[in-house]
Amino acid sequence: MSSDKNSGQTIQEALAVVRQQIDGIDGTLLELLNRRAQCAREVGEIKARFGDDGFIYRPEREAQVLRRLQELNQGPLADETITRLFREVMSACLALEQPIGVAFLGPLGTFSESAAVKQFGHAARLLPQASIDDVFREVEAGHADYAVVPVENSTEGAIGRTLDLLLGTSLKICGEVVVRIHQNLLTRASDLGEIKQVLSHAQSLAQCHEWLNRNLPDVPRIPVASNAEAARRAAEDPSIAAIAGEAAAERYQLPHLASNIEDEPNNTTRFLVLGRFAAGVSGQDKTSLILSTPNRTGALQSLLSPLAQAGVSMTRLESRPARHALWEYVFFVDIEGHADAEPVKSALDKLAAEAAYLKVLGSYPIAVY
Ligand SMILES: O=C(O)C(=O)C[C@]1(C(=O)O)C=C[C@@H](O)C=C1
Repeated sequence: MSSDKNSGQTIQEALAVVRQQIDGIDGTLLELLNRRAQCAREVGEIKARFGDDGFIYRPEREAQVLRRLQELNQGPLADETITRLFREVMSACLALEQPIGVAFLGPLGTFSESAAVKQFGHAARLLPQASIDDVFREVEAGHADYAVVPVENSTEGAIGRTLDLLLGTSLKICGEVVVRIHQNLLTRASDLGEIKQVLSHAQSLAQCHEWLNRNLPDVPRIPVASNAEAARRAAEDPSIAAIAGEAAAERYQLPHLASNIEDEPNNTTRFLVLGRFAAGVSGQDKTSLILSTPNRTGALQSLLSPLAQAGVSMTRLESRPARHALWEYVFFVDIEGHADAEPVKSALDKLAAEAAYLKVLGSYPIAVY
């Protein structure tokens, strides 16, 4: 057996020294995690004593915990890794207070599932739904605690159905999740030449159009209901390749024949978290509004002037036809800051006095990556 020239140790002896340290650290981590869980349980008991359901899941507190840890982090673990690990810790702690049910656009294995898990961790109960309408309905009816719905994609733009449903819902936006969309060619075929069909959701086929033109130019592309459905069929038939994300690869145990095949490398989808309760102030927040103005030139610009005067930055403006009147529009506006804190609070009072219609969809912590 080989040994180290300087110390004379074998590899087994050298590993045993460090592994003993790891065992010691794991013991301490275990004790600390359980102490933390005990604190979360006490927090749950305090919330129950005050009898307000709205205090169980606190997105603003979770964002503060994650931001603080990112500031403290000295590495070698990346900030993003710390965020992922501590989200799971908080997810497990929250489950001790009360299990949370999260509705999202199914089936399992889609990017919506990834978004739900990214925000709520693996301790949440996942409730996949058949449509975005059903996702809203489940939470409105009290069958699920929170909804996760896609609202915009960096290459495809706004998700119209979500915007339309926001107009009529009583739910509040209490969080946002941003997911990097990486597409993969998933198949049991061992070579591109064996593939006879490529299946995926139409939007994912479009997102990989150039890659497919270069690598599988003559193979038919078949749109199906979801990427997860494509993966399910690819798992059954090695002549089929699915274009789908990591969640589908894991769910259907499918090998990657090619990874990250999306044409646009910065492809991201933003999801909203909706619930029956508002989120508190986290210190780095956003507020989403719906506005409508009388139909005349310059009306929108003058309506938005209270925001500009108060120094509130607008991060997004999206127009959408108002469905009750031809050629009239409503505007979806995102601004920086929380509706309960200045300067947004006063700016919203002015806006409410001038707008034909104003709905505050909610204030929530800016996504922590
Ligand atoms: O601080 C709270 O209110 C808690 O319930 C604790 C805790 C945590 O684990 O840190 C858990 C769940 C909440 O969503 C926020 C934070």
